Amino acid sequence: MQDAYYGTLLREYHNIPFAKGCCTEIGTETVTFRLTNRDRTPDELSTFKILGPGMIILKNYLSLKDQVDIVKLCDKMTFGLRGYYMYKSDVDCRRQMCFGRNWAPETRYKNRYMSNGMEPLPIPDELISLAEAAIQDAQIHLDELPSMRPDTCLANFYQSEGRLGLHQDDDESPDSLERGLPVVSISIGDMAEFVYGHTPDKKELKSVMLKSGDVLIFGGKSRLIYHGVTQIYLYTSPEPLIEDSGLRPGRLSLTLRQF
Ligand SMILES: O=C(O)CCC(=O)C(=O)O
Ligand SMILES: [Fe+2]
Repeated sequence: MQDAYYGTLLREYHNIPFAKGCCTEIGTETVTFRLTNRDRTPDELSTFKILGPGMIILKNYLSLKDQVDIVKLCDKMTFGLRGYYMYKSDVDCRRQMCFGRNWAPETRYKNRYMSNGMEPLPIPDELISLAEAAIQDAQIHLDELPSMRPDTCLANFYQSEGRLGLHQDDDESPDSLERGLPVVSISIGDMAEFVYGHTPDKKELKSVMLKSGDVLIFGGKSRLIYHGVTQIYLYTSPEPLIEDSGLRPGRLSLTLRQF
């Protein structure tokens, strides 16, 4: 059993440290939200940029309402032993929470949380449909991008010093990796620099800024790209997001995959 620290992302609790092994029960109330990205007003139109074969960024894909709803939805899951946690050994200042399957650096995919043996909650349906809709929209521009239905979602919360070292996402099943089933990464909150490349050679890495509401997808020939998060730009969250969601300073990313 390893110590883990649990806590909420909401600012009203900012002064309350993430508690060690806090065991408040998860509320039964659920937050439901309807995706609004289909009926945007013209000035909120999403744009896209192809970053490589099977790799695309959908800029401003999520409406403000969707971003607020996702923060609240995730935070509902926070008051309990399945909430955001940080291993004592974590030097990257990240907190994480999983839906569907648990993934941790020490255990890779496991059905249960290593710290307390609990099973992760299922991925909320809204997040599954959001990932599927984003892939469908990306496929209009990238014909080599396969479809996927996520069964695992890793939520990472990066604080000011939050980082994620260069790595490949290669713990999914051989079938999923061989088929190049895409990873869908949703960014909410402060802006981040995301680096990526087809080799781990630091000189060859490219970088892209991930802003609140952006969705990054990498599948097909880019499924095994090396990638990482080098910097969080604190206090760059859209002001209305902070006001409406109460998100504390930092960046929430949700990464959805099919095992
Ligand atoms: O935070 C991100 O955008 C990347 C997350 C990531 O690479 C991962 O969870 O494997
Ligand atoms: Fe990754």
